[in-house]
Parts: sequence; structure tokens; C-alpha cells
Amino acid sequence: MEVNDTDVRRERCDPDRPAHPGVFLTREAGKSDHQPAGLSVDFPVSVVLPAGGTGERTGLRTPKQFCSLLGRPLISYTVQAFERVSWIQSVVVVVAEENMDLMTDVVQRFRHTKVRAVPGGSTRHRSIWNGVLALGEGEGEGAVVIVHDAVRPFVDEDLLYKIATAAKEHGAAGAIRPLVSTVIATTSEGYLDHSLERAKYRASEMPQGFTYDVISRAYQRCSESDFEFGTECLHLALQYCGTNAKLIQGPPTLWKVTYKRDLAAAESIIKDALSRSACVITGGSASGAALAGALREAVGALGTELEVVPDLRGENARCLAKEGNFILVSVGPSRPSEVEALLTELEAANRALLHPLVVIWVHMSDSDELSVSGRAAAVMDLSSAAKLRNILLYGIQLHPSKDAERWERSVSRVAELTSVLIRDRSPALVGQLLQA
Ligand SMILES: Nc1ccn([C@@H]2O[C@H](COP(=O)(O)OP(=O)(O)OP(=O)(O)O)[C@@H](O)[C@H]2O)c(=O)n1
Ligand SMILES: O=C(CO)[C@H](O)[C@H](O)COP(=O)(O)O
Repeated sequence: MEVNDTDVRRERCDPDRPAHPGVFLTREAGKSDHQPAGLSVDFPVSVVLPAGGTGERTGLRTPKQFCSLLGRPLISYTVQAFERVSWIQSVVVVVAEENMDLMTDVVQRFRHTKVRAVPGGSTRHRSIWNGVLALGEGEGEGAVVIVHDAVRPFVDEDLLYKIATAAKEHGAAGAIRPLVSTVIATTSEGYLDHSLERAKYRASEMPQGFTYDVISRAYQRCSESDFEFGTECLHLALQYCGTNAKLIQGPPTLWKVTYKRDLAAAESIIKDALSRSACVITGGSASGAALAGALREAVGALGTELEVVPDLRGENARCLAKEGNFILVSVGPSRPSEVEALLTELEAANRALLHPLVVIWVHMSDSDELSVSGRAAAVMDLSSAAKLRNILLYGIQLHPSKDAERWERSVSRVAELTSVLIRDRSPALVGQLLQA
């Protein structure tokens, strides 16, 4: 993945770089692009997201929670994962004093609605305790508090529900995963002292849930040494409240972004999720529909499901709300106005707030009033305007052929290019007219 390059990663992580350049990145407050799972709880649930660390282990200047993944800081993805859950009432994000403005900016730019930022402490435990204190007894009484590292962006509603309900019942609950490696103890001279029986142990992950009473009592009673060196909230609940946490096996996606490579891995997971489906707009012509049909099979085989519609009018407008990737098929003379119209519709539908949209203009014509260089210039010009709307515009020129074999080859090249563009969202190819 190209983001392994240090300079590129530094550039992507620069919080001063505008993550989204346009003013068109809007989304109705409180709404999200995820389907609710239909779960509900009959007690208040609040969340504390510790985000006050410096991310030393990444080796980057920017704390990892503010590093940008596809133009959006990691913390915004984590916040969104909680905000989209209807039964979660409020999210307290704990950030270092010097990053308060940055966090306020993230909240405003990405229209987060349930979030409040409070100052962090010198260790993770101190930050979490600040977050719990910020919830306050009034908000917290009879409530469950979910604690989740801000740098674990992939958490789903189903697990949050299991953690919240188990915490309500048992006082504390936490997610676990099987150990990948065996845990060993070493002597001070660097020799093996003993090893633990791997099958008996689990890795403790996040999220964790507590009744407000348990988590606040645990922090009130714990020692300075716990605050300074402790790594486990469930341990504090056991030691200071006698509460044995219920443990729940979570999915592998719970991992914590710790090293620089984890940022690239997280971006890759986000890209995968965004490339699962796309909408092909054929313009209503028979040859456009034939190409779309062939593409649907070929692109489907590469992992992206295509929905084919003649236009985005009436019922078909649902694609505007549903999809993040669009393939516009033009047959005959180039009409940049068709692309402009699609960009305007996407902007009006407010679909580019949280992720950049991909639009691929597939142009199929031999004879055209525009020369190849004229078409390439048109794609480049349109792409600059699209970028301001957080839309990545790419062009593909398809040369039709009456020879069945050549036609099939061209279609499979369009399918491959389409898949790569949707999957990789390469900034370097934005505005290019690729040949199929
Ligand atoms: N004083 C601190 C230290 C950590 N955290 C948060 O705790 C979570 C998990 O900690 P970790 O992965 O260790 O983050 P860092 O401490 O930032 O990383 P490092 O140890 O590499 O510096 C992160 O969301 C981090 O921001 C916090 O809120 N306050
Ligand atoms: O897994 C966890 C709790 O059980 C924490 O995420 C973990 O302890 C954080 O530790 P560190 O700050 O050292 O990465």
C-alpha cells in the first residue's frame, strides 16, 4: 500500500491539512449512513473515549487519533461508531488540553451531535477517570458507562449491546480475544522464567462496560500506582469493588491502532467497506445497458456489487442515498454537462460528508466532436470542481468494437479499472482519462 511511505504518511497525518476542502460536506444532524440494528436498552448508556495519548509508538508527530484516514481523523470514525447507536445517549471524548481546539473542529466539521470533549490526564487511567467525572452522578446514576479506546474504530452495535447489558447485570463486562502468541515471563537477565498455558488466557480488549457506581468507586479507591501504571479497568473493578467482570468474545476487528502500520491497515478496512457496492447509471441507451450488464458480472466477480439504473429520477434516487460509488456511462458525443449534473445531485444529497465519493465517467464512443485530448482536459477540469465537493472523479475511455473478442477484452479492462478505482480511491489518478 502506497501509504507506507513515511513522507506520505506524515502528510496524511498533518492535522493542519484540510481533511475536506469544501463546504458541501453536509449530513443531516444525528443521521448516519449505517442501518440501525434495532436493539434497545431500558437504562441510560454513556460512553467515555480516552483520546488523550500522544501515540508515541507510531513514531509520528500527530497523535494517532487525529491521523487522517481518507480525509477524516481516526477519532471521527470511532465517534461515529457510537453516535450511530440510537440507545447511546452521550459520548465524552477525553483529549489532551493542547488538542481541545482540534477536537472541537472535528466535532463541527463532521457534524457529531452526541459528543462533548473534556481535558485528559497524564495516563490512560487518569484520562478515563476525567471522562467518568465529566459524566457526573446526575447523568450517570443507574447508568452504564462504556469505556472504549478512541483508537479502536471498528466496533459494532451488536457487541456494544452485549457489553452494555452484561455490565448492567454483572457490574462490569469486557471484550476478549484469543491470544495470538504465548505469554512468557522473563528473568532480569533476559532468560525464560516461565510460560503461561495459552489456552487458559485471553487478550483483554475494548469495549468495556461498567455500572456508573462500579467504575466511579473503583477510581475513587484505586492507588496512585494504579493510576500511573495500570492498564486494565476490569482489574480495578475486581480489586476495589469485588466485581468479577463478565467476559464476552469480540470479533477480530476490535484491535487497537498502536503502530504506524495499523493506520494503513485501518484505512484498508475502511476502503474495503466503501467498495462493496456501486451504482451504474446507463443514461437509458441500449448500448449503455449492455455495457452495464457486462460490467455487473465482471465487477461483481471482483467483489463489488453493481446496481444498474437508467437515471437517478423517481424510485432510482434511492441510489443517491445508498451508494458511495457511481459509474456514469456515456454513449455517443461527450457531454460534460451529464457529469456536472450528477455532481450537483450528489452534492444536493449530502453524501460526501463522511467519506469521499467516487464517480467514474465511462465514455463509449468512436466519433466525437471532442478530440481525445479535449476529453482528457474536460475530465481534468470537472475533477477539480468535484474535488471541492469531496468527490473523486475518474474517466475511462472505452473503444467499442464489433469484434466480439476485442469487445470482451475492453469490457474486462473497464471492469478491472473500475474495481481498482473504487477500491483504491487513488488521489494520483483523479482527473485522468484512462484507456480501456
Ligand atoms: N494519557 C493518556 C494516554 C492514553 N490515552 C488514550 O488511551 C487509548 C489507548 O492507549 P494507547 O494505545 O497506549 O495510546 P497512546 O498512549 O497514545 O500510545 P503510546 O503508548 O504509543 O504513546 C488511546 O486512545 C489514547 O489516546 C489517554 O486518553 N490519555
Ligand atoms: O487493552 C486494554 C485494556 O484492557 C487497553 O486498551 C490497553 O491496556 C491500553 O494499553 P496501552 O496503553 O499500553 O496500549
